[in-house]
Amino acid sequence: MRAQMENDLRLESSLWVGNKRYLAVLTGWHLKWTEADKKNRDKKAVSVPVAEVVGVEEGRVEILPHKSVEDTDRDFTVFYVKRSSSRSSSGLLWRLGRTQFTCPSRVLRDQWTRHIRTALKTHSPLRPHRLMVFINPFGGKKKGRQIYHSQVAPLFELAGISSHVIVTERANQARDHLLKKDLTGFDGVVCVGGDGMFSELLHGVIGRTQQEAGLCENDPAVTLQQCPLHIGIIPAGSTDCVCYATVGVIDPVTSALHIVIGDSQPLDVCSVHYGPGQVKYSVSLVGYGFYGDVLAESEKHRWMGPFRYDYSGAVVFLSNRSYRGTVQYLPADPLMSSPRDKTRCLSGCGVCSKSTEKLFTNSSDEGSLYSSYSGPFSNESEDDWVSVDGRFKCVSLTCMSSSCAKSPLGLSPSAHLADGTGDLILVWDTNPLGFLTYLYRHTTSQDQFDLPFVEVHRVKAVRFSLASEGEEAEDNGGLNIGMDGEDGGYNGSTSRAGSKQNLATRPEGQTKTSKDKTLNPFMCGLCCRKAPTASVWNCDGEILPFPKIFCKIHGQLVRLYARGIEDGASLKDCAEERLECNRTCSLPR
Ligand SMILES: Nc1ncnc2c1ncn2[C@@H]1O[C@H](COP(=O)(O)OP(=O)(O)OP(=O)(O)O)[C@@H](O)[C@H]1O
Repeated sequence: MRAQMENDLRLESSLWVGNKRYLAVLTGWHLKWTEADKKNRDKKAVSVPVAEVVGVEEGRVEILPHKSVEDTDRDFTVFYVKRSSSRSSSGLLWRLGRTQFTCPSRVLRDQWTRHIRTALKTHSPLRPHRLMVFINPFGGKKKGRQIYHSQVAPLFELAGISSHVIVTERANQARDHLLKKDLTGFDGVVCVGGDGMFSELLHGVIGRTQQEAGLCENDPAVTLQQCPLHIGIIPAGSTDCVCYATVGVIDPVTSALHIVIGDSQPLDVCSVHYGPGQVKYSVSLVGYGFYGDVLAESEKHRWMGPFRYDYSGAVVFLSNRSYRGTVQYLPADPLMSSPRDKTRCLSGCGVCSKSTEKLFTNSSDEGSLYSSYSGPFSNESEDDWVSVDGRFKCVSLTCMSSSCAKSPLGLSPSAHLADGTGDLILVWDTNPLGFLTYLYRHTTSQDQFDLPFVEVHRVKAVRFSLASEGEEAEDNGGLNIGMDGEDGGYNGSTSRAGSKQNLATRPEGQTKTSKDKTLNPFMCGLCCRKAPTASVWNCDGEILPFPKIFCKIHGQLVRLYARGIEDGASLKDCAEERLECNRTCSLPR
């Protein structure tokens, strides 16, 4: 069948590019052109996978920065994805490559354009035809509208995508629209904004899918239905963490090209159940303690713009708070991967594809991604849970590396986008210098988990509850002003208690009982107020004021128009435009 299609689409002829003659071949999967001059044949060869051809136009056409068309009889212009490295980030920038071909006759020109269009339809079936685009005019530097109209819309038009654009007038408009309005005929939804806008789309798309499937998303025992609508992100926010962690660069043109060619990246989502039967979804951070406090503090200083996060970070750091609570988690299969295995989830990641295989081949098996965990109220035995009691600077759960421009490797550098697990990071109470070291390591390539007061676990679910009032009071009574300690300030009297697994593996001397509690009053006196006993949860930038939560990871619940971070090391071949550059050009789809 594949060979038949190849034959049907195959086209080969001599074409001119500028004043040079080329031998051009379309094989269904690739469009290649090689300089006809024998001497240069190997040097001057370009191979573009059909999956990465953006469009073809009759005549001499230019799209970006401005559209211009010269309607000539024997010319056609091919637009395709071209890569270049980015100095500021880990991924590759995608640009619109463009080559103008001249044919010996109009008939041959029409044959070429027809064949290329047919190849696109046949070999790139996931390309969107109709998109709903939500622009937040107030996100980031307030340039959402300009970014969309000048950099994105021309690419959508070139690719024949019709888009229904909504410029939002209030928060949650995009989410409500997705939950209530008719979405028939749309292949995907796109946000032009930051992580907050992405979160609106995430909630809208997941909620709508569950509504239509008749499922109650507030019930933690329910296995949620995967969402058919793809989500695209055009970064125009302040941090754009989800875009950075899934594409590797913050660049509207790169993201638009991923959308145009219909890239598809599955993404795990964490449902956070809190309060009386409520649910929120997170992909990048569910954080208690430091990250919750920073968010709560930053909300008071919105007028500062993006700088509010740096300011609030400093204020919260100086207040040196920690919170007592109980964390329970359900460990993921340690044979699949580990948060400390120093791997990176790159495009075509083996761990994620193994999980996909598992998901689709034996979803009814006991050990499979979904069935192995179905909630706290069903098959899962309480014995499978690990329980940890103690005083924490922060408790964080993430479904991805959560890398961003400020932290290029992210909160958990080896986390995977689509393996059905999350990484739980516990930072125990420690002295300020120790905690500063932990925070600082996020901005470098040093291992932030290689600190005695930090532990990380790959998990499928997490529960958290506050310490009882009695325990908290006991804490406050046992105030201990120790600042010195091992490893750059780790205070050996930090409290840890109760983890059946962790206690087993922790070296002697670090295991503490609930009597060894510490409160570090460093700078607490700044405000001379009693330290609060509870923090709030930061759920992808939204405050959840309920300390008691239950989180469950849903493997591959949504799909993004992305393909994961491409390895910059493979760029060289492509930049040289050699025929053998298939490795980069034809990444698995
Ligand atoms: N028209 C609007 N007016 C006010 N708020 C809006 C509007 N449209 C969207 N919002 C809300 O603004 C919040 C922030 O938007 P967005 O995420 O786009 O930018 P950001 O906060 O600057 O970026 P980041 O989230 O990456 O830090 C979102 O939570 C969204 O709900």
